[in-house]
Amino acid sequence: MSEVKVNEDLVKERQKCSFDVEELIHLVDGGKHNTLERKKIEQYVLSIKELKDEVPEEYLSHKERYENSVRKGCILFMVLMKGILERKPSRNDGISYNYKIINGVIKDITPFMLHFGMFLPTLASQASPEQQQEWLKKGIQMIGTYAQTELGHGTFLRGLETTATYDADTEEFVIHSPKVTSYKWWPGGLAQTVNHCIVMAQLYTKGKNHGIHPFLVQIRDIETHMPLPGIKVGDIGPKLGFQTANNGFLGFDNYRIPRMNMLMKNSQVLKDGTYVKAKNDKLTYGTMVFVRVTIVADVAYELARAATIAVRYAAVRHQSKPKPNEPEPQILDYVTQQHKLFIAVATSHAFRTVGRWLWSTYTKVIADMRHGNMDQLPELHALACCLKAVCSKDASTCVEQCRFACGGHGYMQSSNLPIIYGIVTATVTYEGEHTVMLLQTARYLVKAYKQASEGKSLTPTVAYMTKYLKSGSHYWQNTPEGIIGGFQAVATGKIKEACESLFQHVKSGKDYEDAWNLSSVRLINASEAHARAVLCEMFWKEIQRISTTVSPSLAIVLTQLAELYLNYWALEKRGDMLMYSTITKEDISSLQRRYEELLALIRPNAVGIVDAFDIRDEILCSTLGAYDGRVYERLMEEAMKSPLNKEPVNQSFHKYIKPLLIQAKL
Ligand SMILES: CCCCCCCC/C=C\CCCCCCCCC/C=C/C(=O)SCCNC(=O)CCNC(=O)[C@H](O)C(C)(C)COP(=O)(O)OP(=O)(O)OC[C@H]1O[C@@H](n2cnc3c(N)ncnc32)[C@H](O)[C@@H]1OP(=O)(O)O
Ligand SMILES: Cc1cc2nc3c(=O)[nH]c(=O)nc-3n(C[C@H](O)[C@H](O)[C@H](O)COP(=O)(O)OP(=O)(O)OC[C@H]3O[C@@H](n4cnc5c(N)ncnc54)[C@H](O)[C@@H]3O)c2cc1C
Repeated sequence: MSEVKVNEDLVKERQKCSFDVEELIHLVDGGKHNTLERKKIEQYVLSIKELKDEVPEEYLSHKERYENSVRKGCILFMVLMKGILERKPSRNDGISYNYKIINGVIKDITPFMLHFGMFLPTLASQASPEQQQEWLKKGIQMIGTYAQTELGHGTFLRGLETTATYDADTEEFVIHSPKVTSYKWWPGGLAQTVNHCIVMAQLYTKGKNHGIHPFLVQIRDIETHMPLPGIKVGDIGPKLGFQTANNGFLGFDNYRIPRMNMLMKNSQVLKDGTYVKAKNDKLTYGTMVFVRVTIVADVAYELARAATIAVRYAAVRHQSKPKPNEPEPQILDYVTQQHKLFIAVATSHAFRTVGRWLWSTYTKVIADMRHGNMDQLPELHALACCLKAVCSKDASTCVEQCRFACGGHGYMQSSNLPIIYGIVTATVTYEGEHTVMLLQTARYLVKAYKQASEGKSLTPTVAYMTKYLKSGSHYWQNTPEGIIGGFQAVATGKIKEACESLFQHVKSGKDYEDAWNLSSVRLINASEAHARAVLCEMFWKEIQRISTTVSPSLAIVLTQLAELYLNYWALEKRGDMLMYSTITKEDISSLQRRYEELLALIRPNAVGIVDAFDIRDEILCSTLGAYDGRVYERLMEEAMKSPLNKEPVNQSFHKYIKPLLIQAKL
């Protein structure tokens, strides 16, 4: 086979890289061992011929596209079952390349995502040991999803309308959807893929409501896959993205399930209908905390895909002639382009790093909870909510920025940036809508503020408040530590103001809920500021720690990325810094200069840094971002796959245009 020629610009970019790309690859993967494991899996899965598409997904109809994604999902399922990949998809470090291989198999979202992402984790965390044993026996016979959201309610879970009424005579629950707004709406895979669901429903026993609880419900026959009597299920139709996720609706007409199908690890219903309450009623919401935690590292990965595409393209693309006697420069040499792209690269590193820290915090708290200690759950919940909210939104903005940075070609489906955007922007809404998540964190911050005001000690992630409430302001220094202090001072100041507004409204006679609503813009700003303080501190600290363990040349690059991230956000939030610290106009000018220096320092390594995300072409799925940089050839090759290019004249000419032309002549 003849070697594919790599674009000359990319060759030059790679030659000038000042650090060992392989070393950064291992760091990104979380160790050399993980890199080797990932590569083995990729090599195996991506060489399965049946997983390659003859026609690009986007030319298929809604139905064909779904069927193709099931076909490929099942091949991958078989591979996993055979144990060829040695272990099941896992999410150690909050991100696992084992399951990210799915991006190389299906461009959009697999209809099996909810099976692995929420159905199995809910069974693992909320079914009793006996139930787990029983259901594990059924194993692969059960393909499931997580059916919580309804047409009428997604955010307000206490408002869900599906009922599960216990009938002690038959020892069954009767699951019912009383009206159209009670229909489940959104669950991935629900429409045509799954035969089971975790259904969140209002539990009634002995005539009393006990709030929402999880139930394992079979909705289709295992053999025929026909919907079972009493079940109405279907597809909700096309969306902005997630076209192959098979999101569905589901209604129940007095549908009966055995008593033991209520997930009984936390609360139980005894045979006679007696309700046994859980130690903590928020345990029912546990799977959501788990997914929110994993979203931080997940969006880091999607952002790495987008940044790889856009940076490589920017190295290949030449445009404009600022100097008449010189060739058109690479667009990557425009500082505005670097400004658009390097923050995307740095953000991916920040979210991966903080995502790993959040994951280890999560696993520690869960381990404590297994021993009956729930003390840290509120702090974990508050942290997961604001980080999920800010990381999903920032990642969406960065992906969109990467698309803008690719000009017109970024708008092509074949660039894959529109699909990646569809995947990332969904995370802003699902698993807890952005504003709603910020408001959850705000509840925690208000409590923390009250505690601090009473001189009580605070939990670690909000402890900074004590210092800044005492000092009133932050003495600015143009150093990473100074910037982090600035973010903490901003967060403290905003929390204080939001609380004062809230308390003032209450004092003036408003209900707490109305006072909350009136102060809610300040509350979400406070919550966002808190998340930024956590992100900056944790990213910087971790990069400093890592820098002592890697080669000096890599330490320099990592430090530059982390410093760029801090400077970028300090400049973005300069107004806040002016309000809550002693920063001066001169300090801001100096920050700006340092930011521009950092862009210039990162520039020679830009391609090397995205190469170190080590995302194979089959996983990038992009005409613009492939390793060899054959951008124009690939754009043309992909365009030629358009079914419209298969014939010189389309039949619509004879049917419609020609008669129109004839009419026009008359
Ligand atoms: C084919 C082979 C392929 C192989 C490869 C595999 C491929 C795939 C594998 C893996 C993929 C992995 C990817 C997984 C991704 C999953 C995709 C998910 C798609 C989307 C799913 C969904 O969206 S599911 C639905 C999510 N829904 C929500 O998030 C709803 C949001 N609403 C809420 O959470 C709550 O209602 C809300 C928090 C808003 C309020 O609740 P409420 O009951 O009203 O409580 P409230 O009175 O306000 O608060 C009381 C008290 O409790 C605290 N609290 C609230 N929630 C929690 C919690 N979760 N934990 C702890 N505490 C909580 C709250 O703060 C209050 O505290 P106090 O202030 O009173 O102290
Ligand atoms: C791609 C995708 C996949 C999904 N997959 C699943 C799934 O597999 N399973 C599942 O069960 N669900 C799923 N969902 C549903 C998802 O979890 C909900 O859409 C999400 O939780 C938001 O709820 P909502 O749609 O009711 O929005 P709403 O709550 O109606 O939000 C609408 C607006 O109202 C605002 N708002 C609502 N309440 C408040 C408040 N208290 N204070 C201030 N503002 C408020 C919000 O900020 C938002 O701007 C999915 C959704 C999407 C988009």
